[in-house]
Order: sequence, then C-alpha cells, then structure tokens
Amino acid sequence: MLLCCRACRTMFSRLWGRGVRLLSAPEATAATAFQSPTPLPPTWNPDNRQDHTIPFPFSGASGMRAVMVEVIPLNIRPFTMAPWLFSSSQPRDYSLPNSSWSSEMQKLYEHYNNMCEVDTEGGNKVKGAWRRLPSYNSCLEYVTGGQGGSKVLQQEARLFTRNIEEQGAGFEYVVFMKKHEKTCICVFQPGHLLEGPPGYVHGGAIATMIDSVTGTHATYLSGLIMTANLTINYRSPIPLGSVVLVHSSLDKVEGRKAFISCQVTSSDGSKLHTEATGLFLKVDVRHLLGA
Ligand SMILES: CCCCCCCC/C=C\CCCCCCCC(=O)SCCNC(=O)CCNC(=O)[C@H](O)C(C)(C)COP(=O)(O)OP(=O)(O)OC[C@H]1O[C@@H](n2cnc3c(N)ncnc32)[C@H](O)[C@@H]1OP(=O)(O)O
Repeated sequence: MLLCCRACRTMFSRLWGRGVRLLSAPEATAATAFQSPTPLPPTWNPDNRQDHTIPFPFSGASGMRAVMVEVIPLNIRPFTMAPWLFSSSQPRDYSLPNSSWSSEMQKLYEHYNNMCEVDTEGGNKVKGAWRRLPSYNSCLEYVTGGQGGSKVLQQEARLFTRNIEEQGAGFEYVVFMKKHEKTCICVFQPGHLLEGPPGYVHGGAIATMIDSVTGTHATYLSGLIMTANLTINYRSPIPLGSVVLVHSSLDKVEGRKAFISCQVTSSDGSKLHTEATGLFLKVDVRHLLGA
C-alpha cells in the first residue's frame, strides 16, 4: 500500500489498528521496483537519512511522493516497552549539544551520556544503565521510526518545542532514560523566549517541559499515548538561562493508563522548583491522527 494522499493516510490510520508496518527504505525500494514497470531513478539513495520519501513511480505523476506500508498481523499488548519509537537511525537529532548550551548544560549532558551504552573500538557495545533518547522536530519521526515518514506527513506533525529557529532561545533539552528503573531525567536550559515573570520561566513553558518529558517517558514505555491529566504545583520560580533537571518516574500501570510523577529541581538537586503528576492513556494511531 502506498501513502500518497489524505485518503491513503486515513486508510493507513484505519489499518494501523489492525496492524501495519512501515517498510524501511530498502524494503520499500524492492517492493516498489517489484510492483512498478518504471524503475526508480538512479539518483535516489535509500541510505540518505535526510529524505526518507520515495519518488512516486506510477502513471507519470511527477513530483508526487509516497510511503510504502505493509499490512501485517500485530499482537499489540498494552504497556510494553517501545524503544522502536526512539530508533537512533534518524534525521536531525535535537537532543545533541549545540553552541547555545552553557558549560553547565554541557557538563550535565556529559555526566549522563558517559553512563550510556557506548561503542568500543572493536565495534562491541558496552552496556550502560542509561540511554539518551533522541528528539526530533516532528512527532511522526517517532511514530514511523524515521523509516518512512514522507515530507507531506511530517509537515503536518511538527513538535513545537523543536521548531524554534534560534538555537538557545526556547527549549534546549535532552532526555535520558534509566532502563531498568523506569525513570527518566531531562537536562533543560530555558531560553529568553520562555520568559513569564521578569527574569523567570513562564509557568506554561514549565508545564510544556513536564508534559514533554513525562509524555516521552510514557511513549517509551507504552507506544502511542496522550496526556489525560496533568496536575502541577509550582514551588519556586526558575531563573531564565539556568539549567534544571526534570525527573520523571513511573508510579504504576493499570491497563491503558500510566501514572507518572515528576519533579523539576535545580541542577544540583538542592532546590525543588516544580512537582507534578500525570496520567497518560495509550491510544491507537487513529486517535492520534484524528481519523
Ligand atoms: C501529541 C501526542 C504525541 C504522541 C506520541 C508521539 C511520539 C512522540 C514522542 C515524544 C514526543 C514528546 C512527547 C509529547 C507528549 C505530549 C502529549 C500531549 O500533550 S497529548 C495533548 C494533550 N492531551 C489531549 O489532548 C488529550 C485529549 N483527550 C483525549 O484525547 C481523550 O480524552 C483520552 C485519549 C485522554 C482518553 O480517551 P479514551 O476514549 O481513549 O478513553 P476513556 O474511555 O475516556 O478513558 C479511559 C479510562 O481513562 C480514564 N480517564 C480518561 N481521562 C481521564 C482524566 N482526565 N483523568 C482521570 N481519568 C481519566 C477514564 O475514566 C477511563 O477509566 P476506566 O477505564 O473507566 O477506569
């Protein structure tokens, strides 16, 4: 099946409930070449991770782009670990350091990154307790695992925390997951566009970060989720340009529901800025796409 227009997208979201899989670029190439009498242009490189779209090969529809999906039976269980949503073979990863990061932000990043799984010279992986979760500027980069999301679909799924052009002006953050303890920690540096009270971060921006970190945590644990409830207590203001830690921990899972607690603290953990609890409900892709 090819995803090339809104009708296909609706069909895709209906099928997702019964189980579909997005084909990887090489698989899609093979499948497309098999079905189409028109060969793919030699310039298309399936290894080019910047553009996962596939040139539309049928009936001379020039410029049209599509994604291939395959319908397969899926045994979907509630609240299973979903690391496939955080595949590392992706387009630009916004959780990597950039020049706007302060030395404190950089130091904390290195502290947690040094405890993550690492590649050794021999190509072997050394297991660390932590994993850095990549972060993209489109929700659908997560949903498709970066394997097949067309530009058309991605344009409709921007993640606003990652779409502020000026580096350092908005949300600079990186999330690490501690695999076996089901906790996440986020290192967050709020920029000047997030100002609320003079010199301090706006409460809505803090809520955004809490929702993003706990939502990312729930997504990692269960797949597609939506926030049903978020209860926030603001204890002390967060200075703009400071670096804070957002701690997220799974309290319990009941069927489709994940209950997560969150604290925002100063970078040394000595000061509590904000605390929150959240309820996340596992949803299927039809709910997410509004079909
Ligand atoms: C944007 C999503 C991204 C997804 C992940 C993509 C990968 C990206 C990864 C990383 C990126 C960063 C991550 C960001 C994350 C951000 C997430 C958000 O901010 S989501 C936007 C704000 N949330 C809404 O707009 C929801 C609006 N509400 C709804 O859509 C529905 O109400 C929904 C899905 C929450 C529930 O609807 P029902 O029809 O599925 O379920 P029912 O039958 O109503 O409830 C089921 C059970 O839950 C309880 N429940 C529902 N809502 C509750 C509530 N507010 N409080 C307490 N219980 C509630 C009910 O009482 C029921 O419980 P009983 O089974 O009877 O025990």
